[in-house]
Amino acid sequence: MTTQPPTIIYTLTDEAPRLATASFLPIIRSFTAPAGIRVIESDISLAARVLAEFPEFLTEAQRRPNALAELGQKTLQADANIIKLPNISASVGQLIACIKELQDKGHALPDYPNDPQTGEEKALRARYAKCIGSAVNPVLREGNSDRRAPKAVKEYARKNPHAMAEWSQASRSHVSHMHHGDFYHGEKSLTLDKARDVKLELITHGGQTIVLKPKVALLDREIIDSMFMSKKALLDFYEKEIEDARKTGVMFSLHVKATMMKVSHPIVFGHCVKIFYKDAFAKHGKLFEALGVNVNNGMASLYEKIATLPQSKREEVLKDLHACHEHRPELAMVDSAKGITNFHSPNDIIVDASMPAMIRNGGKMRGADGRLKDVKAVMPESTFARIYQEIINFCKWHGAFDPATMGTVPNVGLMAQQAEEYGSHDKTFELPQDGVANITDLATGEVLLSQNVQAGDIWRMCQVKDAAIRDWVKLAVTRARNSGMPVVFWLDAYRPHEAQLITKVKMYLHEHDTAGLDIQIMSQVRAMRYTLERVIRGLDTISATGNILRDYLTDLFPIMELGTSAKMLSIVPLMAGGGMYETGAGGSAPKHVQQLAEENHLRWDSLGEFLALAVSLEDLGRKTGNAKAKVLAKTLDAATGKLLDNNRNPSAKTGQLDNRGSQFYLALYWAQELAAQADDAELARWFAPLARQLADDEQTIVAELAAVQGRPADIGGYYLPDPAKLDAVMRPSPAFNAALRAVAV
Ligand SMILES: NC(=O)C1=CN([C@@H]2O[C@H](COP(=O)(O)OP(=O)(O)OC[C@H]3O[C@@H](n4cnc5c(N)ncnc54)[C@H](OP(=O)(O)O)[C@@H]3O)[C@@H](O)[C@H]2O)C=CC1
Ligand SMILES: O=C(O)CCC(=O)C(=O)O
Ligand SMILES: [Mg+2]
Repeated sequence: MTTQPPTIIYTLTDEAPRLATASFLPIIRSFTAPAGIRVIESDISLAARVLAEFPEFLTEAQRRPNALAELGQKTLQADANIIKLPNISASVGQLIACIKELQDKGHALPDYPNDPQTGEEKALRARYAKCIGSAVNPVLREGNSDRRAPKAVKEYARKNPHAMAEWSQASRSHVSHMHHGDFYHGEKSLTLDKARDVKLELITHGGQTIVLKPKVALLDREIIDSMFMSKKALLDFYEKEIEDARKTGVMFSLHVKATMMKVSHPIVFGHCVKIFYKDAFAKHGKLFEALGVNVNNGMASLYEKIATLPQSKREEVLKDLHACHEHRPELAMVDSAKGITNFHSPNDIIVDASMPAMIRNGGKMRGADGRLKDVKAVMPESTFARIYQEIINFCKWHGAFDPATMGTVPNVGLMAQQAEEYGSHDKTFELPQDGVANITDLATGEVLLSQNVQAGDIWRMCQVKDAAIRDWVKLAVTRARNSGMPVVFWLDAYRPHEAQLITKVKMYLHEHDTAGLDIQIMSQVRAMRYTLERVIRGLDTISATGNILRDYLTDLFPIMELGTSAKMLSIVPLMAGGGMYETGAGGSAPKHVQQLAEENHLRWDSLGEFLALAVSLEDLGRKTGNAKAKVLAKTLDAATGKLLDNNRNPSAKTGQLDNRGSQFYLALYWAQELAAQADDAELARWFAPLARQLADDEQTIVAELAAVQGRPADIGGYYLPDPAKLDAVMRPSPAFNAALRAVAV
């Protein structure tokens, strides 16, 4: 039997993290090879996922394995050690752009069928749908989530507090959410008494049975929910809130998470656009339909489709769209310089990142004139919107948070085994008719959960497996014990799903020694208030939350505390025993790619990658008995600390140190730490020449890295960059490359 060397799998993703990887991976390999550690790649980028889906359209050489499925399998093995960088959760617009780029590069992929008619087109669209939205994370996250600001990072932020805009008590910014007819309002939930196979069906008032999903296999003790968003209530809500913003003179802004709730939120988004431009849709609705306009994909889709119209018709439509603005409120902008509004694309305003940005800005967003203004932040679903109103209330009363003194709020999030919304994509439906939506036991015909619904309502089923909840509770207790911090479970007893969760949390807490630990359960609004009262006193509090709040809070608090979620440590202890180490808690920062393309400056901060690599090495060392890995982990942590102390983070400004320069300093400090340590003499001897060389060449390397900036850079593509061009752009220092080559094993 041959034993594999200890292996770390490093994902290749998209946009800024993909660029950073082109430079960082060769550095990593130079450091891990002497310890006998293999670092292999797994390409789960959007382009690779699209190519893997359509082998029959490609030449042999163009075909890709289904790396995501393989990696998903790996997460179920005890020796998994995966470093996962953020990837694009694609909107339809991004997917179409990716297909176009691949086609232009000679891949004979079929076009995306926007308006599928034939069976063949419908099948193609269903295959493409697999690549849309949050298609990667639910597959890989076979464990719950442990996200926190490492001590060194928190201390750095305290010493170097980022700017926070002031909050005024007179701020008129607020959150608006539905008070009835939303998912919260009509939710029903139960815990299964045994394993069951169920189907999802709509019994129409005309007596017809429409089977929406023929079979879902459920495990014993699983929690299942049935909930719906009433279309009528949603439209009334939008009408009222748009009018309220106009009358009271605040900007209107819509915040959804169309990536993670990839079926429901584009619909929720599209309704808002149609209500806002109601008059234009009333007049041109038929034309839009004929053109195949789908505003669930944003106004971008509408503008693109009407571009094909004769000029006079196009101008008439545009005039009518503009006319709507006269009796509508001002819209918040995503990019005021380019005239891109909040309605441009559902993925442009992603709640987890967009709401913290607004709160950091003193509750303001930019208007069409580029100025910061108060805003009505509309999040239709009340379930989680209320936490934002609570933090806004708090800021109005107490003023902005002070990063120099505030406490920290780590998160333990429930997400394993496609928990809650993660597993809902194939169980979410826009209902075609009025009727009764049932979750029915296939064997007995028993109706487990039932809802009265109307045509256009969005109905969905969510589920959480018992083992995932048990693991989540264990993780929360472990984190409480290791950190000494109190834990608050953010659970609302009035929400049926969470009432079921509370029962299980209480039950599973008994499995642990909780003596001396402070563990409480509070509704979200109370939990937010309690946590904030502590935060401003410099006290730390772990939030243990469901999947959505895991996402929301792990951008919200890091952005307040550290200025960005890029500096988070984000660990997924896989339930099968392995580990996945995510980098940061944010996304793939598309703006950063644009800056690189125009000015050859990459402001992406790889701190998240540095932190993830250290825990990955530490874990590998512990599990494989590789003592060198542990030394690498310890010295990498020390190097990261030094990087922070010496302020070698990338700057946002072209001409200053960027991602590549920051990675150089990491390599320098890491080599120096390795050369100086006494735990492993072999490693010390190995890295001493590199430490010397990099220190000697520091000025040359920094100058070589700076010299390329200020001019456009060509990486040969956006979704599928050319590897040679990418390498040339991201590794432009001959001196640095030569030093790394000299230590190649
Ligand atoms: N884990 C994952 O796979 C995740 C993927 N995503 C996906 O990423 C894409 C973009 O999402 P979006 O909501 O715009 O969020 P991003 O986090 O990509 O962007 C928000 C802003 O955060 C800052 N930022 C985030 N990470 C870094 C970093 N490492 N270094 C420096 N700055 C950083 C940037 O601010 P500035 O521009 O001011 O420098 C950026 O513009 C989407 O496709 C989304 O679905 C989103 C979240 C997680
Ligand atoms: O899966 C996604 O689309 C994004 C996930 C995300 O934002 C997060 O995990 O913080
Ligand atoms: Mg997030």
